[in-house]
Amino acid sequence: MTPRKKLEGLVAATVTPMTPDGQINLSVIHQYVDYLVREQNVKNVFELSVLVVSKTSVCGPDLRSCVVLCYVETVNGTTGEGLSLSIWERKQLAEEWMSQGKDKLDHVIIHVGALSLMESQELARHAAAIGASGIAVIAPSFFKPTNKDELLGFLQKVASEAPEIPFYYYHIPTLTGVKIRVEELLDGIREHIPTFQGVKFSDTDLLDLAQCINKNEREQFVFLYGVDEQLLSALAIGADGAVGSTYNYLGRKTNLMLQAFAKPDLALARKYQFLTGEFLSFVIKLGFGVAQTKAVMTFVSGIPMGPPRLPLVSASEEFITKAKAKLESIPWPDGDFIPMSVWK
Ligand SMILES: CC(=O)N[C@H](C=O)[C@@H](O)[C@H](O)[C@H](O)CO
Ligand SMILES: CC(=O)C(=O)O
Repeated sequence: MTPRKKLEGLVAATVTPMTPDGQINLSVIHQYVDYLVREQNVKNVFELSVLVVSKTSVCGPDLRSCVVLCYVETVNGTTGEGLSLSIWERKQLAEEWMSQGKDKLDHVIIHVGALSLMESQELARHAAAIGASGIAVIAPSFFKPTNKDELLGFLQKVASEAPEIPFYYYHIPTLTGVKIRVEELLDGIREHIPTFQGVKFSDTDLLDLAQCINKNEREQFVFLYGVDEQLLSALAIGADGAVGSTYNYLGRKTNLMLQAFAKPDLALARKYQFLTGEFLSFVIKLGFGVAQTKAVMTFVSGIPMGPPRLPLVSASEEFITKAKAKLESIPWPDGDFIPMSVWK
């Protein structure tokens, strides 16, 4: 990785490319990296860039380091079907993202959460050994932690296996069923997890997020929001950036929203949010999840992302036709449509 910059801006939650018969397909990851960097164009767009607004208080004298937005990936997360992959597959994917992203991506965060603590620890050691810029962990979700101390106990045992790299808690209560408030979890967390760096916050409870930001200013934690359709609201209360599935193909447009927000031109920022929301609310009505994200990313990028793994099943042809027509019809304020399949 290039020298570490503070993690902020947009993070694409990567899908895991698969072959038609359902094996992980490492061979297209180099194209995927290039597509994200070149076509979603984050580095270029963001030389001038954003989110200074939320971070001026922690930028210190070196404001410049805060105005460069980086492009980063989370590998093996929700969108990457991480929990549906074997440990061996997760390691292969992490290694391929690291080697293809070297010199091109600023951060690669590896999600290492698992139901088995030992597997999670093994993945954490592996991520550290291959030079990941950080690890993220979701709450275990079959046997669930029922209170802060149980959750913290699990996270601490994973984080301590990678003591040299930043640790992020990945809060996604709708999928894990673990609803422990992040505000509560963060209270005193550095005493248990010295590498604790921030939260990927994938929930609509903006009161919880706001209190996290409000109470942790001194700690300089990073808060990345994960409900793409309402990112602007999270930015307004001080989120540093976002991690999400849609930044795979709406990265460029969402960056324009971030720029508008930073300017600030809230009317313009809202236009972008309303339009990404229009697309998402359209596809959500049709049924939208990781399988559909893989299909959208395939028709937008031209890179075959393949089917999802059971229990998920491929998006229908009807979904693909309708989603493509919708995406093509959106009147973005910058006048450009989303280029489809420009990348081969
Ligand atoms: C549940 C889920 O997968 N959430 C993703 C990240 O956390 C989001 O990026 C969503 O895919 C996105 O907001 C669309 O609803
Ligand atoms: C959304 C997200 O953070 C993930 O797929 O990992």
